[in-house]
Amino acid sequence: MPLRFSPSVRVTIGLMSLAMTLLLFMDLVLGVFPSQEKMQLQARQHLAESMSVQLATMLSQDDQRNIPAVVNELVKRNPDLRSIGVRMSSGELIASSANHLSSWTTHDSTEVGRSRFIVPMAPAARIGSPKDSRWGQIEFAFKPLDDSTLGSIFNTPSFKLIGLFGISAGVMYYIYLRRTFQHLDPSSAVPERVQMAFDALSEAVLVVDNQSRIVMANDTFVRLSREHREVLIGKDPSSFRWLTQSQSDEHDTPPWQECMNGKSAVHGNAYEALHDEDLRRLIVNCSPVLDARDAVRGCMVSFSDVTEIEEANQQLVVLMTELAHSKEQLQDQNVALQKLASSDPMTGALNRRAFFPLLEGMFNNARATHTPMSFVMCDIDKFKSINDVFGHPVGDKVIQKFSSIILRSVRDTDEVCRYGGEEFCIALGNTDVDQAMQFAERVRQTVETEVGFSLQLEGRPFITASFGVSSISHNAPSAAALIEQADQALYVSKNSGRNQCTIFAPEMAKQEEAEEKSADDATEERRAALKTRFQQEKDKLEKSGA
Ligand SMILES: Nc1nc2c(ncn2[C@@H]2O[C@H](COP(=O)(O)OP(=O)(O)OP(=O)(O)O)[C@@H](O)[C@H]2O)c(=O)[nH]1
Repeated sequence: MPLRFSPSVRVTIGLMSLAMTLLLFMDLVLGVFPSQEKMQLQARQHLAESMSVQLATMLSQDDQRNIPAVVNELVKRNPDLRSIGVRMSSGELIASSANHLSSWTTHDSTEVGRSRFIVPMAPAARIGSPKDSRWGQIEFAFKPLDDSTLGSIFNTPSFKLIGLFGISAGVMYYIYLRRTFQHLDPSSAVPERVQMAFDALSEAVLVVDNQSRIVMANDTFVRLSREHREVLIGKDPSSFRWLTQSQSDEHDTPPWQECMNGKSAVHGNAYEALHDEDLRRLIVNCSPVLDARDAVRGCMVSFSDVTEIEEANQQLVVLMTELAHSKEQLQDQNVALQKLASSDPMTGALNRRAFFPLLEGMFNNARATHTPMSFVMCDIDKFKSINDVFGHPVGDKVIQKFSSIILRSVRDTDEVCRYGGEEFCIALGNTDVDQAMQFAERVRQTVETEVGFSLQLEGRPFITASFGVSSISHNAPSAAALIEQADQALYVSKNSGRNQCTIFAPEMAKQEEAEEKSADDATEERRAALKTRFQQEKDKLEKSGA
């Protein structure tokens, strides 16, 4: 995990570096700090001169015997000093420390005044003598000065001084900045209680300033971002690579900017937060933060995680689709069931129970709307003999063929019913009596030409049907009366030789009544005759008995 510093530490390091750079620059240009080398050279110079005075004094006092001992003692006591040699002007080395010859042999003129010092000698007694004004010289060999290792640099007083200054300044900067940043740090501008309240929210919440920089991020947003809170503060939410607008809902302007531009809330923008494989779907809502003068100070942005809800919605859509599909299947099955319950399984025509309510509805509607309506009753001629000659299975086929001819001849608005064994009836909506007659005649002809032929039997049987037609124009008071009228017309067709169509006429009703009456009268006559005969027989028996 990368090391993160607080803003106070970061600014402190910056200021410290700046101050130390400034000091180094001043030292370089103005020489503020004393040079250690210079001081060291001055010290060597003084040492060489004071020793020279001491040795010259000894020479002038002809105390030459003690000089080697003094020289060795001086070298021993000064660790910086390597050797001392006392050389006469003739070049003769009259006294020296133990190692002087080896350390003085190479003559490097650049080292004179640095690691080599030569102090001329002139005994006090002879000072001022022009001929022999110089006895010789005292040679001092010091350790080399050019010790420029890193350790020696760190060891210089100027470096130590700058370092000390830098550290103490840094400590002071840090203490000062921490106090100052408590007021200037945008994140600490949000009162602690407010921050705590935001942290308690399950929604991710940001507060941005009017430059779209984050000044507050609650705990949920910090978790969502997978960043440190300090890293988030001061950034524009649009700069986060992990936070993007949903492709389905892309806008040029981020919603918080749009909210601040319009000074009004912006709701429902779709965003996505993607970390590795983890994709969260978010809905962004923004509310502007206005000051007392109605100027925009910032914006409060909330991110609602709707990932689970969307997944549940998708599952719901799938379930709803399946449910709708099941409903459709159920409806189809219901229709099929209803059809089974309302139709005759052998022919597909309606059964009586389903047909009568429909007929009543059509009848009432026609009467109410003053539109025509007709009814046809039809029956296969001599059907009993078909059964007798060809057998019942062939009879069934004849019924099926007869019904299929009727069903394919009607319109969707018409209703066909298997009224009895080989008897069918048809309710024709919006059809007057002439049109109904044309319809019946058309079906009759088709039956005549197709049914017998369809049986594919030898000696092609001639199969026909008879038709009776009624219409509400004949003032039937009810649907049942309409059926009765068609039945009377059918009766006429049957009695008139079959294979024909007959329209109901009011006389048919009278004729039937008359027939019924004559039938009743005949019965009454027979009953009276029988009664008379019975009485006669009875009288006969009484007489013979008497
Ligand atoms: N094969 C078969 N026969 C049936 C069916 N339903 C009724 N029948 C027979 O149809 C015959 C009807 O005959 P009837 O109504 O007496 O009269 P018909 O022979 O058609 O003569 P008309 O109607 O006077 O021309 C009866 O013999 C019934 O047994 C059925 O579903 N299949």
